[in-house]
Amino acid sequence: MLDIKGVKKSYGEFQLDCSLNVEKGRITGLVGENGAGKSTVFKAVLGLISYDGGEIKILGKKPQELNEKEKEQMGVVLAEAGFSGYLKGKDVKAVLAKLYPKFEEEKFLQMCERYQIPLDKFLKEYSTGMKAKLNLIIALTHQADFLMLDEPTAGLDVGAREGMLDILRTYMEEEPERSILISSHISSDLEHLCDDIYVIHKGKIVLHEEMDRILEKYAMLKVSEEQYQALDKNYILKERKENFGIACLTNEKQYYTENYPEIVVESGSLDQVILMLTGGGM
Ligand SMILES: Nc1ncnc2c1ncn2[C@@H]1O[C@H](COP(=O)(O)OP(=O)(O)OP(=O)(O)O)[C@@H](O)[C@H]1O
Repeated sequence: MLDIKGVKKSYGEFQLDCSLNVEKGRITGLVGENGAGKSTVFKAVLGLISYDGGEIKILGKKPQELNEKEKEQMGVVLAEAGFSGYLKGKDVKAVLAKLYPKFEEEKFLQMCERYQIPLDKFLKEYSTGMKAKLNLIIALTHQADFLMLDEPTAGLDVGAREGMLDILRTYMEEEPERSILISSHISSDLEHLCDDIYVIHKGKIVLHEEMDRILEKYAMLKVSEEQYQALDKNYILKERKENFGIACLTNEKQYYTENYPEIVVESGSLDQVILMLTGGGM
């Protein structure tokens, strides 16, 4: 669906170098701290910024070679984009109907009602949550089969975030061929949604893994200095000094539970994995 190979972009000190793949039928998450480079990746894919090297292919073509019909297959939510605040919800509907030949007016109205989007209010009077939901509804109501969502849950409270993740799960269940690329700096949003995870840190992809594999195979080993010396470090990805001794991140939990029954092994959450990979090590 989307293939990004070694795409490079420099902004002074910041240097992006990103390879990433979104497969059909899967939800791919891009997670990283503020300023890690998530929006830069989205902007490069959408042709909103130039890049210094590498290659991007959408549906096997360079973005500039996509025809109108192919572009319509994409639904986009960008962190900084949106309609003018002086439009009302119902004006947005009219614009979308003109913009997208496949605009699904009935579905748009149903979703606005279900998610309490006031069509008679000016967008500048919408809450952050309302704006975020409207942006997602827009992306979902023109029969797109590939969604690119940059921080769609930004500024939402926990309830609203859950609601939005539910909308995305339903979207995927409706058609097996659909795909989503979604970014967030909140790993718990992606942990329960994505099939594939990419972690970006200071412009570089520091981890690509299937979400199930992270939950099944990644773990934190909590060892004393002595245990650490005796430990087989072949499957240790990163170590960090702690009060109790040393915390070690592994991607082969079973190997250590079987071979070192005396060691404390804590199942890894995505948050822990990210913290270990992007925080200071030993
Ligand atoms: N137009 C620009 N000019 C200069 N620097 C920029 C520009 N756009 C982005 N940057 C820098 O590039 C880096 C990555 O920014 P980017 O917006 O991609 O991060 P992000 O991961 O999306 O962060 P956030 O979660 O805060 O949205 C940052 O250091 C940012 O300051």
